[in-house]
Amino acid sequence: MSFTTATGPPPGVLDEIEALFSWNPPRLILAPKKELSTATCPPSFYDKHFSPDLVLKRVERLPNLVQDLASNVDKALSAASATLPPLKGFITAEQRRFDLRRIEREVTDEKGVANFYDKYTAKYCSDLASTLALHPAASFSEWDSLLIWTQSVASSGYAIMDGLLRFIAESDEEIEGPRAHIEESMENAKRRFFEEMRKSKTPLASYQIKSLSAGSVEVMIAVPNLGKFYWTYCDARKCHINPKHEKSRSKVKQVVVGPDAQAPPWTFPDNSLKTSVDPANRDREIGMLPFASHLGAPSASRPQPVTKSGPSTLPSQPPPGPSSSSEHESATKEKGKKRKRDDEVKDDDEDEAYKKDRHDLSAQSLAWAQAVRVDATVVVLHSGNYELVCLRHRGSQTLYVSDVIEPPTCFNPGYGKLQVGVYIAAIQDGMDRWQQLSSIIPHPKPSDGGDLIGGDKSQGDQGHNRGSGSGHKDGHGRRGGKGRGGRRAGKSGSSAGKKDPVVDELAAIEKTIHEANNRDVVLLYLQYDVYDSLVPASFLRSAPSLMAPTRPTPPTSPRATRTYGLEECLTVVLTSEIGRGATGVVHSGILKPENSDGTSPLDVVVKLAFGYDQRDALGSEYEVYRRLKSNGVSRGIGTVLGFFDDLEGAACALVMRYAGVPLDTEPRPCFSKSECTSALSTLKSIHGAGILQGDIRQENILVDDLGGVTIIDFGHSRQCDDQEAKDEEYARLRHFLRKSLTSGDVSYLDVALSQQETG
Ligand SMILES: Nc1ncnc2c1ncn2[C@@H]1O[C@H](COP(=O)(O)OP(=O)(O)OP(=O)(O)O)[C@@H](O)[C@H]1O
Repeated sequence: MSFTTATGPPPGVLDEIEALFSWNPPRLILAPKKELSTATCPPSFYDKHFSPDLVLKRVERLPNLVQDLASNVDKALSAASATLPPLKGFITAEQRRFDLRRIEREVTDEKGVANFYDKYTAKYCSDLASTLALHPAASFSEWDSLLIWTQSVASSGYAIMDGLLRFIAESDEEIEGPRAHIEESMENAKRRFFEEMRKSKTPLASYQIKSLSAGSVEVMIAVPNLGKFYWTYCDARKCHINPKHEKSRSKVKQVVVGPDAQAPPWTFPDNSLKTSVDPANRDREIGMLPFASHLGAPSASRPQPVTKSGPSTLPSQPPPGPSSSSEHESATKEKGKKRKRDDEVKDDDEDEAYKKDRHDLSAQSLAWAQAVRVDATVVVLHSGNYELVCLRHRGSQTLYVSDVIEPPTCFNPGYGKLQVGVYIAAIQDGMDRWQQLSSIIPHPKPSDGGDLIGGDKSQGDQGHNRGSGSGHKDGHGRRGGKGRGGRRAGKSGSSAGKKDPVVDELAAIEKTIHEANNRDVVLLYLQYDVYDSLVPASFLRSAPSLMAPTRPTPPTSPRATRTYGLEECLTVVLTSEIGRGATGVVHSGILKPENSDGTSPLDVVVKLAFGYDQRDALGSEYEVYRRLKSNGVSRGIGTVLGFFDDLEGAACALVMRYAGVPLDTEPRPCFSKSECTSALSTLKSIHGAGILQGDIRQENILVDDLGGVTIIDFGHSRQCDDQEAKDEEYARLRHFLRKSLTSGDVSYLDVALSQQETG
């Protein structure tokens, strides 16, 4: 039954909402202690191994943020006011007054501050925010919240997060209970968003809580004015070879940069910061989207500082300089109470780095690291009597920070309204980005990527940054090898001529490889983790094809003006990242020539190079493949399908056929003794072509499903006449191959090799 009347919300509801809007918590008092702690957390081991794509580069004031959040609440309220529930379940002003009598205002540390926020602010504000943002039509129901503010934070072992806002976990009771009715009242898209986010427990906003002493007004005022931010990287002497550090770096590698909201409930100073694609312009932008933006690379444009001050906040002041910043410095010093977040923090090398660091307060306080890890946009820095609301802008790696808010005294908006605004905005931002990630590519559709394109995105990575998680890959992001791309057919013993599906598949693969070598445009889509390309990045062949060397390469200038038909295009859908090396980022994916009968999807690997050095190195690697090809070496080395340049000039790509997993994969891949001798003769023929591979390691020896061995990675190769160096390289390869053979096979190999040498 609905309590809603045609003329407006049930009696008293709007008055109670107004009262909550102007609610302010009492001022907290610092409990007298022998020694006041101004300590704050140093950058954690994890933070110091961030890749340059993830680190914070700027901190900017955003004085209009508080007002934007408040007017967003007004909008949500006016849209929902006709269907609001009756007062039942609403925490009224009367109840809050009652609570006030029992409130303990004296707090000792940040735990006390966090408890206070949880017990009062979060409890009072979440029902209203949840109703306005998610289920405004649940008019038959009582007031309830699908949001929870919790201090139970999964990623505390890395970046320190003291609290987070997320959706409430599913419970058995709710199946028939009032929450089920609430869910039924939700719009479809909101319900799907809610269900996916609650399943993954993805945080909507993250909180950094400071004690009253560490988060004093001087410290808080300094934060929005930090400006250019110098991230603290690990400077331990042996970082690059220390396995502990490597472990941390590999964790960071798994974090990927998602999209920013396209229509956020706040205004940034410069709209050009938006890196997302406007769906209305999608067709126009096909083929012209800078590839870097797919990967969340920083936008070239920089935000303009805004100087206007909000009415209910403290004015900001210039940041204290390094030597005069007594508050900042004292807060950054570790005074005995060093927080050991995980075993790694004990590393001696780090202590030195902590002492040198000047930004540890801000790096931690601004909670950029935790926002990066959990993919939150809204980050709240709260120290009881002061607060900063911060927004993470991924595209420009900027943190926008409100002016300092004083919870006990702020007005227009009052603290209640501001917090409702923060929660609503966090939900809207989450929804916007979720929609971007789950949107289906309308045109042109990537060719048959099978379930990789249309798969259930809700099953994505739930550990950290939200992702679509589609594709078949093992724990290393490598493709599982079950027949796709002709590995099953490739080594089949079936006789030609018969109508045999295996032979058909083999023929289709040969045709795909042939077509791939004769097409000039790669339409590259990203379909993994948080990536779900709306439009492809276009790459143009920029060096002669290996298998069709006499075909002219497309003109280099003016590249973008030439129109290419689909019959000239290859679609490549990247489905996982395999690894990063000196020459670039290696992805696995699926290639399909557009408009082509008789071809089949082919498993490929795409090595993407970004900076000048990487691109140069990748170009040289391709030249080595060309030289090998022209010397008749093609068996046993990577099958290269082409070298392409991004139209925007931001990246280049080496596209190769997928060749299996490295030799050092556990369990060790199996291959036969004859594959072993053939790999060794491949290396001999490489040497015969005057080239030293230069980097024979287990990682560069790949074994496919059927035991085929392929040598890859000619990024370190060079022309070489030095027979000793070649012999040494040959011995290395033989050593690694022998390690994978049984003892019987090893003796066979030795005999076979000595026969080869003598014969
Ligand atoms: N054709 C391929 N098929 C399957 N996996 C591949 C292929 N090419 C590369 N890889 C995977 O990508 C990893 C890195 O590739 P590669 O060694 O060519 O990159 P790199 O940038 O030169 O690395 P490094 O700097 O370590 O030499 C390989 O160890 C392998 O796991």
